[in-house]
Amino acid sequence: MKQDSHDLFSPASPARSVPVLVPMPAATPYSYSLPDGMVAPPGSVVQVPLGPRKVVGVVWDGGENAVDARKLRPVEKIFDCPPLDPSMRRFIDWVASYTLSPPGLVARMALRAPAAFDPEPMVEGLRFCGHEPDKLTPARRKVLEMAADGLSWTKSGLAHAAGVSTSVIDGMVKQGVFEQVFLPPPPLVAPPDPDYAPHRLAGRQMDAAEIAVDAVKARDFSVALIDGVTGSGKTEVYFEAIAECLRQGRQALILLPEIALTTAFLDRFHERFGAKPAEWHSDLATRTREKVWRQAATGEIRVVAGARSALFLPFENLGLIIVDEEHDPAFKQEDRVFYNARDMAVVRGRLAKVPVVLVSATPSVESQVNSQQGRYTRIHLPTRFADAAMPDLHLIDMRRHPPERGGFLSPVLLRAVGKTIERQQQALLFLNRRGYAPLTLCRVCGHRFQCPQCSSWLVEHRFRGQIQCHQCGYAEPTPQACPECGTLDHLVACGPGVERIAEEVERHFPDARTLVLSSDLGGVKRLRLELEAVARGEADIVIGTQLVAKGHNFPLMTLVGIVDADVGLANGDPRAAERTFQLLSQVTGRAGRTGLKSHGLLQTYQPQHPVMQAIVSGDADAFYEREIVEREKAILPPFGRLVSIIVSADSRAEAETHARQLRQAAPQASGISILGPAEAPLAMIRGRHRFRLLVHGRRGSDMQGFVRAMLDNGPKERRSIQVQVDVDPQSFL
Ligand SMILES: Nc1ncnc2c1ncn2[C@@H]1O[C@H](COP(=O)(O)OP(=O)(O)OP(=O)(O)O)[C@@H](O)[C@H]1O
Ligand SMILES: [Zn+2]
Repeated sequence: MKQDSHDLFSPASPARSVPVLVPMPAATPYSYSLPDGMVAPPGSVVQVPLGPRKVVGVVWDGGENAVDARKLRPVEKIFDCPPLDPSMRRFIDWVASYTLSPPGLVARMALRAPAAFDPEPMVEGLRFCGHEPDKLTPARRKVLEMAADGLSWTKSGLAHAAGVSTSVIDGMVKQGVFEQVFLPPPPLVAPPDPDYAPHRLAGRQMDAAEIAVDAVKARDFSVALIDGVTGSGKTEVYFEAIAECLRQGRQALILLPEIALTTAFLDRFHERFGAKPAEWHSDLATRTREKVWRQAATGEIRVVAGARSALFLPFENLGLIIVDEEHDPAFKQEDRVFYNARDMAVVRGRLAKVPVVLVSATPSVESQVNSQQGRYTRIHLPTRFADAAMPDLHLIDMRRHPPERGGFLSPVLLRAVGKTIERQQQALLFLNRRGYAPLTLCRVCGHRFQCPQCSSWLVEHRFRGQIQCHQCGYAEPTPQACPECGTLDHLVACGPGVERIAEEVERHFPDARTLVLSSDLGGVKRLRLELEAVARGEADIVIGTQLVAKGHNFPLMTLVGIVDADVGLANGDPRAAERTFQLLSQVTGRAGRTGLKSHGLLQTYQPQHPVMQAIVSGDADAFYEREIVEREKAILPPFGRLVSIIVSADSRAEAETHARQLRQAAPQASGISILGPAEAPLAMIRGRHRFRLLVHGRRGSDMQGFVRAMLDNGPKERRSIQVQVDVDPQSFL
């Protein structure tokens, strides 16, 4: 039978069956029978029984009537919502097969809006029925003037338009002036207008925008990489591509890391297009999420700005995907389905035949190579808008300019902070460590506080009076005495976190307004307000973790100090140099965006390190070149491929045995080898012991086939064993 046939209904035929993908870790769809008269083409969102529960699933392709329907439980209901289109279904299959995840779990990501499948209820409205009220007060007259055209209004909408209170309208309703009608619910956001307030693009920006706009005009799959320094106007350029997409009447998706914190981005979009985009992230209220899902599916929402999971929204008519800050590690999901939204965005674009635009001031090595090899079109913006200078960057050699005892800030950095605030400008001190101190130990016996369930130290959070595990969230009040030797008041904090830096700053600058920005010090609402306050200049010295690095515009910020530029270099991650380079470039890129002269100072014990040299010389190209050569030599991504397999269990022995047996089950394949099993660097998380296998292959190797065979031939996952497969891993812990 043809796959997309709508001709399933035929009363004479015997009972029919359909495959339904249910939101479960099952390898294939389950079969259900279709009650007489029910029509459920592939893509239909349905309710089916599953054990004792009712679940939402999607009718899948192929295999209609493949199973004797008489033995099957029936589909209970078809929801009145647009079906998932064929390209979305192929996308789900593709992601499942690439990430080696059950398709049902991928489908679940596309269906994560429980009540969105039924249409939104109609809202009550009023329509003038030609019947004038007895007494025509001035207020009533204003209402009649508005309503005389016979159109339908909501009560509050009419009151607002007529400039009267709703009680005036209530009175008129009682006299039978209006008849009751039902209206479709209003859209969540107004439609953006592509020509609302376009900016005049400058020189290079114009050429760049033309390439991006042409890609949209082609109405076909392509990938472009906008590679431009911080503040060069990359956002302005892709706004033009979005405008073109809107003119075509199609929908655009913008993926952003940390969208929840980027209100400034939403405002900027609003100024350009006269309306906000719909937001999509995990901090949305359930009702709002459901509306976004539904209105993306019906096409009412034209632009979604969202976190990585927005990639699984069922757009009605997608015309463009933007991935801003494409290098950002936050695009990688490391939970259940391990996927990189940047890479999967390219896949979705290919399947849906729409252009994809990747954007970054510090593109990933993967995307750099793809653009060098001509697979992606490179759109280059080498200078800041309006000739604003890039910050002047210098290293502080901490061996020559050490901080005073017990401190972490070099006198050189402190002097620069002092001068900055004297000029009434802002300084940002960046340290990617939450809390007060990353390690606490007993000065008498040397006891170190470790999480009882993880192999990680407990981090002191002085503000909350707790020591916390950053792996599992375990927390206890900061103890007074050492649990090992019992000595009182001899615990020492080792190393700095942002809270400790704030303490040091307050000691040196007691009159300055100091603000700590860290994700553990408040929810999204509070952080949004604080970021806005910083942008308005309401803080002199900001001490922040990486959440300040991303995309914010702080007009008065002219000094960025990196407290510990070496942090990220020491962790055995093949991307350590790249990551450090990206993060430090992003953070220092916060300085001087409005043309004020600005500085970046990086505290380091390794001033000769290639990453440090690349940053101060401003020669990003040389850095990438070198990094690409090294990757190629070591056959690391994108020149080789990696799959990480983590085997965890309640006991160390169980985990290790299972991992060894898995390795023995591996097929022979030329060009693919396995490292390990070895205890993972984080040997225990939440009481589970972890062993890691790393599968390494040359580019073009069938990694998925290899790993699938290994898992199929390997031991069953019994008892507490869990096997986690991470294709293209970002984390090596
Ligand atoms: N053509 C233009 N007309 C008016 N303002 C512009 C123009 N181009 C850029 N700007 C302004 O310059 C600033 C930097 O631009 P934008 O944020 O687009 O750069 P970006 O490259 O996306 O920066 P980042 O990588 O740091 O996020 C913004 O305040 C923006 O409004
Ligand atoms: Zn823990």
